[in-house]
Amino acid sequence: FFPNHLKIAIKECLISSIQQFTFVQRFSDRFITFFSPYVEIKISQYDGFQYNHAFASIETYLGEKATDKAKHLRASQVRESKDLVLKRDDTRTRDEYQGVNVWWEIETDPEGFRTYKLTFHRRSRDIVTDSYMKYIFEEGKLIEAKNKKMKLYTNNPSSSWGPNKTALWRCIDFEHPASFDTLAMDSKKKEEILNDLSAFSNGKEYYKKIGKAWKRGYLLYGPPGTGKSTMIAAMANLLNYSIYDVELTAIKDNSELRKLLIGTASKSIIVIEDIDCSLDLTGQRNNKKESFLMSWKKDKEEDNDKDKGKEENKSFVTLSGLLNFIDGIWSACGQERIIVFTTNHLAKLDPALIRRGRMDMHIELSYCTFEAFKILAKNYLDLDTHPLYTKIESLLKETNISPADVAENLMKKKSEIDADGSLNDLINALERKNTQNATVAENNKKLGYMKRFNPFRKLF
Ligand SMILES: Nc1ncnc2c1ncn2[C@@H]1O[C@H](COP(=O)(O)OP(=O)(O)OP(=O)(O)O)[C@@H](O)[C@H]1O
Ligand SMILES: [Mg+2]
Repeated sequence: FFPNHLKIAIKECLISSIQQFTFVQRFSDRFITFFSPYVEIKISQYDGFQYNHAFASIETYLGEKATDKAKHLRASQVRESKDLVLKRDDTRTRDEYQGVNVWWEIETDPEGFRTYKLTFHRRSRDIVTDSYMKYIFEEGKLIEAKNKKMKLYTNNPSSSWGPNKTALWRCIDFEHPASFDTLAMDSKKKEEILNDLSAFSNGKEYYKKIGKAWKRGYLLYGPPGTGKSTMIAAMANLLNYSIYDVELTAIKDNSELRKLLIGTASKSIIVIEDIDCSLDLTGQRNNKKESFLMSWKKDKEEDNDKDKGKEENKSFVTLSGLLNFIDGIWSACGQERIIVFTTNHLAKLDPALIRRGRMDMHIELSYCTFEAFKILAKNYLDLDTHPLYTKIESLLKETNISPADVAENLMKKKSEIDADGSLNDLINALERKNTQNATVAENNKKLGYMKRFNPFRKLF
């Protein structure tokens, strides 16, 4: 419709007007900023990749102190607490300090990281930068120390991270009664662990001197119900550290694992439970077999769709990603961190994962010994000794029973503690287990014999 040269002229005209508009807008922004009587200070959640503690102090201060000034409050009741907890639910809050008005605003960037923006009048610049900021940080720290509660964090599925969505970690208050006193295990081993933990937590100068990042890895292994998870809780209670319980299967790849690591605070225990079953850490896909089996099914198309879905949700965290997580360069950001792995099958783990230096201490939690039983009996029945102890001691020597099973038998079933009844329950359980084990051993023996003397065994 238009001749070509006219089209080009219109296009150029449009481009130049857009450029002029951008220029004018940029100029007007600067003009407004230059003449604006207000000053802005921004404090972001992360300084580079390091968590910004000033941000945390501001958040605590605004959360606690400024609730009376906020218009929108969110009320919640924390377990074990009679009072309602009020929190700010505004993105913008006014605060007043020595007659000066300031405004706090929170912004979230597309990555999901937050920044506090503080706005105040130019004439109050000195008072704000010299004393108000200092006041906020100190108040924030005081409130934090007063309310210091251990937290239990777990990672949100990475598909839900992002702006206006969830953060990397979600947390609840950590209230677990476990302690090393009530943990039933060999007393020598317990003391060794306690010494190791206290040396670690007081080792700031030592780690600096030897040029090592201030972190330590523990590998807890043993059969189910022997106290691995309980020991982690006891460690957190002893050191007053928060726990980050990492769910590896909810993490898409190594870079997301790194993001999570950077998002953890100091003075914390990072836990990966059942490391042998969490992931196929070879990082290799093994879909051929799956699709072959699928082809036997009738409604092929539907299954293929399902398979695609599975593929999208699959985690590609690899062994090398996990090794980097433990002792790569990134693991040194932040301080005073403990990494704990737990497993039921030590032999299944890749030796690279658990070599000394990565997992500094290997702790075996084994079946209940007589010494461990005595601790449990003291906890549950308040007993130091009892005539049935000799029988229990000899039964425990020949029976593999987990402390969890022993504890189950000692637990109060009536309104008052009945030591005799509980101990007899335990003896019955031990004897039952003994006969079961004997039958299993007998059957295995028979099976072995049959295998050895089976004339057809070479055919298979
Ligand atoms: N060594 C122990 N001392 C005291 N209590 C124990 C001990 N082991 C187990 N228990 C009791 O048994 C319960 C289960 O133990 P826990 O969850 O710690 O076992 P686990 O080793 O983590 O098992 P899993 O391998 O199945 O995760 C705990 O609630 C605790 O009360
Ligand atoms: Mg456990």
